Amino acid sequence: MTTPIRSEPLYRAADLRRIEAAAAAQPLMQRAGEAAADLATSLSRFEGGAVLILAGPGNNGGDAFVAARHLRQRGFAVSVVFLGEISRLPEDAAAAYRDFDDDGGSALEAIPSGPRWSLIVDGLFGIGLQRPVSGPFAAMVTAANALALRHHCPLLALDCPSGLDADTGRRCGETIRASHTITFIAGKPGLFTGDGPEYCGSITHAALDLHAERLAPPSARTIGSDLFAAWLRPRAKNTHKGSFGNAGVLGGASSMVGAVFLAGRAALKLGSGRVYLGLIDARAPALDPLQPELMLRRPEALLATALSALACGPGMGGSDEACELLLRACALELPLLLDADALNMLAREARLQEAVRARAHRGAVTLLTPHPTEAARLLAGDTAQVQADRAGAALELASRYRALAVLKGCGTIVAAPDGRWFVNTTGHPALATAGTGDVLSGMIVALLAQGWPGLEALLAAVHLHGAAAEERVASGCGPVGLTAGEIIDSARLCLNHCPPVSQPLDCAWPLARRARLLRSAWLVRVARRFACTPPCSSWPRCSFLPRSTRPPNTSAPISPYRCSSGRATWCTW
Ligand SMILES: NC(=O)C1=CN([C@@H]2O[C@H](COP(=O)(O)OP(=O)(O)OC[C@H]3O[C@@H](n4cnc5c(N)ncnc54)[C@H](OP(=O)(O)O)[C@@H]3O)[C@@H](O)[C@H]2O)[C@@H](O)CC1
Ligand SMILES: Nc1ncnc2c1ncn2[C@@H]1O[C@H](COP(=O)(O)OP(=O)(O)O)[C@@H](O)[C@H]1O
Ligand SMILES: [K+]
Repeated sequence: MTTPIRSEPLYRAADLRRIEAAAAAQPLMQRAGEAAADLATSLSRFEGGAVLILAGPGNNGGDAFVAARHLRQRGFAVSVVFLGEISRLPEDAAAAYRDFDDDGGSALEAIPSGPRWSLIVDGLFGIGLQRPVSGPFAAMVTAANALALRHHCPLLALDCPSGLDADTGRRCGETIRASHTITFIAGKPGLFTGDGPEYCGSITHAALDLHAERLAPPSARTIGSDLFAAWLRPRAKNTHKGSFGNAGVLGGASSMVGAVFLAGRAALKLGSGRVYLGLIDARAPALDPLQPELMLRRPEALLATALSALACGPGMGGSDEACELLLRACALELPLLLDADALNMLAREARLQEAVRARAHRGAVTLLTPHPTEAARLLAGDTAQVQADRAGAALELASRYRALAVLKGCGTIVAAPDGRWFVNTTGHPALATAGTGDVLSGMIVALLAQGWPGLEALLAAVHLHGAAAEERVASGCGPVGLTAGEIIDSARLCLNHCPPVSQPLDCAWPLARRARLLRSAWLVRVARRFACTPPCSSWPRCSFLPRSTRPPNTSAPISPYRCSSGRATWCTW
């Protein structure tokens, strides 16, 4: 089980341009090309093999020329195909071409047919892609994809696969299907959502000796467990079931009762003290025989129960009765999650929309968890529009309904009404099966019931839900035929194995590393004190734990440390 621990900054192209301007004096293209050549060297199947490099008309092409020069110098048989006019290359790329040319390299106009490629490098377009890839560029992309398949060789994309919109993850015409992507300076959202994960392959980050966050605030972040680890508190000893909240799930119209059971079971196994289900179907069973801990009630009785958080929507149907129940649920002051049919009713009923917005005025937390088609209904658009800009759609939902919003699917987006947004990097297409969304709802409401704030509950549940699917697939259960119910136990496992306190902030690393070199335990403690978010009040008494206490779900070198307050920090250094 390897889940991303650290949240990473993501930058849209416009925000990256700010970094570019701030670091204009630094030889970034040289660094990018060299980093690409290093990765290319390790990927090439044969030392000194034939490498095909496609260079485009902008600075992505410049990176390609730098990489080509390095690879030639390392003895590879490099063929560079350049589409465009050398005289129109931007300044840095023109200089990169001249260096390549001076070094004896030459640019071709077409892909040579002879060699058996050991690696193909895509340097056609990066973050400057302006319009759909077409014409000769599209032909080049198609040829590169076909050659990589025919020659069974890796296809390395520079910065992002050409044809992929790095901001949104939307394909824009013919697109390079990379086996590997080396992305420069910082991650881009489009690599992790929509079509991005399919077209990027394995992603490597080359920071080019820059600390992006010191130069410009990120557009978004990936979800890492550090974003919610402060809420992963060890259970205090003197507690009881009442300490962990009462979660409610409302739904289960005729023939859709299973959705509520799935959500309820997930809520139970993610730690809710008690779980109550309100089933709309009058003939619904009075007991879940596989999970007798669940308490089944009529919907009216559920709404009269002292709940800590409520999820509405799984299998709820769209009847008048369901709509009235939803209105009553909106009047409750507890954290309210709307999913599935509750979202469809919200999309069509103005009264519900008013009721949801009124919740924000009262300070009551509302969470919406649509899949793209539900999001399209809520935004009165179509699914393709939502998928074309997933982050934009999630942010629009959050702002329009003044609620926390999750846009599900490959690279789930979590958006807050204040404009913050996050991209999930866990998950698996094995999740594309009925009921997995119900399980996610159950996980979220469980964390809400235990007192987690709305945003952290969403981030954790989305992250753990994806990690659970990965764990199931890794253990041989799927991808084909994984069922929603099978995710629940793995989600519980992932939650219980999550490191409990934030990872250190980047700014603390240099100090911590220096302190370790100086073998100064005191300085190490000071460094870690500032690495701890939020800082721990008892830091002077903090002491180290032996290395054997390394948490089981980490692969990086770990230096575990626990402070006397019981919180633990896991430092990878
Ligand atoms: N940010 C940094 O600090 C660093 C950036 N670096 C690198 O620079 C890359 C960004 O470079 P960039 O801005 O020059 O854009 P890029 O992706 O090469 O494309 C623009 C060119 O393509 C053209 N064009 C666009 N779409 C087209 C289409 N569909 N079909 C045909 N043509 C099309 C467009 O032409 P125009 O639209 O002007 O007609 C223009 O000529 C970045 O991804 C990274 O690799 C690194 O060196 C490290 C430091
Ligand atoms: N290809 C995929 N990659 C990653 N996650 C996926 C993929 N397909 C579906 N999921 C996840 O599975 C869940 C499906 O939810 P939903 O569509 O509401 O299902 P249901 O309504 O049947 O319960 C979401 O959490 C979604 O993010
Ligand atoms: K590229």
